[in-house]
Amino acid sequence: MSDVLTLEQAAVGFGSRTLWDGLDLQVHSGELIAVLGANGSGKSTLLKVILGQLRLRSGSATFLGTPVRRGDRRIGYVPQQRLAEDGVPLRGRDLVALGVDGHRWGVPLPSRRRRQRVNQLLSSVGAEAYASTPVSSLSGGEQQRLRIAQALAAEPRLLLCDEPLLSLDLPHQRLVSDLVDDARRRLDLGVLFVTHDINPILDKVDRLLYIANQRFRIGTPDEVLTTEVLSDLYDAQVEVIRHNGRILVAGIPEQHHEPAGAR
Ligand SMILES: Nc1ncnc2c1ncn2[C@@H]1O[C@H](COP(=O)(O)OP(=O)(O)OP(=O)(O)O)[C@@H](O)[C@H]1O
Repeated sequence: MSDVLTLEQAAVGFGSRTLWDGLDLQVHSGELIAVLGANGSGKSTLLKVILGQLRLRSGSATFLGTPVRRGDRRIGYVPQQRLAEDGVPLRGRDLVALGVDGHRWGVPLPSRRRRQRVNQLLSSVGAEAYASTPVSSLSGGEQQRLRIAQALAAEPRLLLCDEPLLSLDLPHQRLVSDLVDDARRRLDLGVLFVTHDINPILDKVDRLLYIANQRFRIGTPDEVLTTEVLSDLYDAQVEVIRHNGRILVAGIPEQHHEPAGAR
């Protein structure tokens, strides 16, 4: 297994506030790592660092042997927010085509090859049926599928997903996580998957990074999602309960807003 991404002694913060420090993380090709933690613990910030949008305070972030940089098409990104507001005149296939074109704005006419590639991507996420529908009228799950197709368009080596399951119902959560899982197996992709709830992807996760209180733990779900580890991270009595193949976390302190591990 080769490393696609390496963070060494990485620290990040804003002003006098440190979000995390001393982070050592290797992401291997074909590996899916879930990123969990309280609101505001720095999960999205980690993705911004890897996307070259934010500088580390110290340490290094290396992608395929060179320092991370902005606009690297070998890193696919599925952002957190919903895709489009009403009135955005974009169809599903246009969105995927943007991923295919990348920075090559102003391509004169859609070539046959380009159209084939867009169709192939749409079909890989099962989105053919609404390829010509305005994106703004699609459901969250449908938009998320298109986002994944767009992120895979440049055949990335690393895929960053920022809460792709947010506000999706259970069947769509499963569908979207299956798509990501399928893509990483097919393309031998490394994946960082930010989520508040580990359960929809529990059977797919190789390791997880859990961030809380400016500290973190990395390991398999069995190693990290334990009463001992989370109580230590949160500096409070936190209970991890396993029931019917699901993981529930109780007792996360108030100031962390939401159950940060799994519900
Ligand atoms: N440019 C910025 N300047 C100052 N503070 C920032 C900036 N960007 C993010 N922050 C703060 O850093 C913290 C971490 O933000 P981040 O978005 O990484 O959290 P998160 O773990 O992804 O949270 P959530 O689960 O709520 O999405 C937050 O408190 C946020 O307000």
